[in-house]
Amino acid sequence: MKASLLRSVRSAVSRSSASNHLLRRSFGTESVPERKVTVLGAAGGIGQPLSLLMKLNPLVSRLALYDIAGTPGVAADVGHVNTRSEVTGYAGEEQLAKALEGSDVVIIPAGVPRKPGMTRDDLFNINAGIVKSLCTAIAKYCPNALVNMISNPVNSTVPIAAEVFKKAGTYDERKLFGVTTLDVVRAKTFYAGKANAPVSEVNVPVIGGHAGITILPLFSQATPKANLSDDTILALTKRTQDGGTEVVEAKAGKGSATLSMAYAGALFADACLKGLNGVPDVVECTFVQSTVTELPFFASKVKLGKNGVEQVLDLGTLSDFEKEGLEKLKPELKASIEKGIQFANAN
Ligand SMILES: NC(=O)c1ccc[n+]([C@@H]2O[C@H](COP(=O)([O-])OP(=O)(O)OC[C@H]3O[C@@H](n4cnc5c(N)ncnc54)[C@H](O)[C@@H]3O)[C@@H](O)[C@H]2O)c1
Ligand SMILES: O=C(O)C[C@H](O)C(=O)O
Repeated sequence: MKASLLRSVRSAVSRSSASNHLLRRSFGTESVPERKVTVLGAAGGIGQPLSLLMKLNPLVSRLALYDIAGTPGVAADVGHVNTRSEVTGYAGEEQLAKALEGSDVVIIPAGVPRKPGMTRDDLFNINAGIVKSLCTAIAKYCPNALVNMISNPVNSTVPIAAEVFKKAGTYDERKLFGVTTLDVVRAKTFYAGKANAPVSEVNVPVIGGHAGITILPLFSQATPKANLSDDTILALTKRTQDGGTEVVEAKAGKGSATLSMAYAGALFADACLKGLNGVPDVVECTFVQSTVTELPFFASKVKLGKNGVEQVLDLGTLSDFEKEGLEKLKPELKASIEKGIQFANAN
């Protein structure tokens, strides 16, 4: 390993130990909350780096890694990292119950990724069934867990999950999230470049859904403020909407975003854990049951708390360009939501 890479890994681990220490100080030595996190699809392109990042998170005490195959190896590997959580690998459907029992947060990156030329909706036929069966098990074995849905098409898989939970009598709209954090991560990165701002200080809300034009970054609300031309805003918006396709094409048939998604998934799960632990003012953009528009699910800023969603925040003031984008995205998002609901009820 190159010396510089080694240094940054060591520094991440030592930061993790330091935050363990801070955590004990802030919660008291005896009372660091025990939190179990389960990753479903843990042996995949997202699942593996996401499992590693969750292993680095000091808020996790038990990390359960589940996939249809390959998880014993991933769990043995990740389990050697000297951080707080105990890691267990589970492979095959007969071990799914154990992976889920007692879980506080379940992260789902299980399913097939896109290849060049495909839309996220082209994944529906395979991924809808995978999500449905995993959510049926969640309803049975950890009905109170917060569910972080990564599997695409998120605009449909979240409504599928909601219907499965409703049928099982376990649905709590505060506990189901479509993970749209990667759109925010991208919008921040691209905006920082154009605004010449330090990326660590940049904030950009992204609303709507997670596919093409349903992804609507609100650069008019971005901070720090920058005086960008309409053409630049248009280009930034398009690049954010097409960010997934940019990666799919660059990977040329070898899948879609995995590393940036693992990062984004780890950020969102961390926010959920902080909310559960009572940390105040945790706000992230995420695709949830919503009344901020006439659509039943919508991504916007959401305040996270001890029971999941504490408050879905309103959209704030939109520019004319964003208002137009919002109206344009609604029919596509509505159709994707309805497709998910119909699938869950017909199968
Ligand atoms: N929400 C987002 O922003 C976002 C970003 C990137 C990718 N994705 C989506 O995430 C999903 C996974 O992408 P990937 O690159 O990790 O794919 P991948 O093929 O590398 O990994 C998927 C994993 O899921 C596992 N799997 C399949 N069926 C399963 C089941 N029934 N139970 C448990 N595990 C199962 C596979 O064995 C595999 O290990 C795709 O649908 C992709 O489109 C979403
Ligand atoms: O683009 C994809 O298919 C994967 C993911 O949704 C992404 O935004 O990178």
